[in-house]
Amino acid sequence: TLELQLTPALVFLHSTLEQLQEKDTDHIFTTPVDLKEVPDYLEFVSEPMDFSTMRDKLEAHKYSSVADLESDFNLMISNCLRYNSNDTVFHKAAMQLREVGGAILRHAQLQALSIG
Ligand SMILES: CCOC(=O)c1ccc2c(c1)NC(=O)[C@@H](C)N2
Repeated sequence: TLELQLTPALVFLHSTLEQLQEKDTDHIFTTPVDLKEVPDYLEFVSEPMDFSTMRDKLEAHKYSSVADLESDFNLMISNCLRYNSNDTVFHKAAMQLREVGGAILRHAQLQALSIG
């Protein structure tokens, strides 16, 4: 099997990603937006992002810091705020997740500094 090389840094980033995904209680960010269901999505969003893609990137060692994780998280949120109008469940969920996720990321950043 492909053993995921779990260094302490990867374990820490994985735990941070899990904490973020836990807050997506409606599971609207679990997988990529289905382009068959949302055919005009790429007219508004140039780089789609979702939690399953972030998980794959983490396991491919594409993230080396909390900041790397944070930029894909922010991309995912801003895509949602751009595509969905303000009065939608998606837009409101993204605003909420941005706030809660931001606190999780700030705490993770502080922890990363202190453990070196
Ligand atoms: C089965 C239909 O699913 C959707 O239309 C849909 C499903 C999930 C979505 C989404 C649309 N739009 C979004 O912006 C992101 C956040 N999530």
